[in-house]
Amino acid sequence: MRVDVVTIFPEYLAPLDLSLVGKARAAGTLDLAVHDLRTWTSDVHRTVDDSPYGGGPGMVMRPEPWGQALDALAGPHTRLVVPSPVGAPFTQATAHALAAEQHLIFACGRYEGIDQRVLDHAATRMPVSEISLGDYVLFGGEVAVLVILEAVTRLLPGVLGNADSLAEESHGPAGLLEAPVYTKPAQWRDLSVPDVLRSGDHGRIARWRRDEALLRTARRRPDLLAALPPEAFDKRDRAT
Ligand SMILES: COC(=O)c1cc2cc(CO)sc2[nH]1
Repeated sequence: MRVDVVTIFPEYLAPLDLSLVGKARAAGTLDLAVHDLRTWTSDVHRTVDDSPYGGGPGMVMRPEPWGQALDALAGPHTRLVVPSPVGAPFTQATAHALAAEQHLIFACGRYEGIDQRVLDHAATRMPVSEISLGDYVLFGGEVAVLVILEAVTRLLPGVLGNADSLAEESHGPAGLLEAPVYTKPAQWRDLSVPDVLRSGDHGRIARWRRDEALLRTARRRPDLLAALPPEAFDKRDRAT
């Protein structure tokens, strides 16, 4: 997958060189480039913002640099992703959909946002997704891009050492929160590990984990339960 990120703060995206995303880039699974929007300015001050039509506080990002950036970077299989407080909620399903794309361009807004005509014009030549991480405000889109890119990259083939972890994780295929996890020592302070997990009985362990996942989801995220198919509550053993 090819990813281009356009921002006026390229250094904000430096964490993408670390850890899994860094490994994915090194493995060639993810071909990532970060661009400074000012590359596409032509005035001596490299201006990217101006005062808002209609008045109001702050500044708006000018359309010309964005238009030239997208002219330079977009191709026949590009989806434009714009993190935004007015976007559609980002979910694991969104992450899977983005992971299936050939080419993503992330546009990082700053100030009061990007001139709307940038998105409207882009939509005439490529799919555009405005994505919100939640109902809160950030200074810009860069942090949201780090979150979205991590969620997408870990779904790319070969990135996760053990693909099984995708099956049982929260918001995974089962649609549940994952069960609690434990490791050595068996006794820690006055707390012990549930006996079933040390029983070696894999059928019992799988049932315990599914039951714990259901209980946890019911207690913390009953909204997720409503979306589950009836078989999710089936007490019979699964072919695990
Ligand atoms: C000028 O501000 C932005 O471009 C901006 C992008 C995003 C994404 C958020 C989380 O959904 S809050 C926010 N603000």
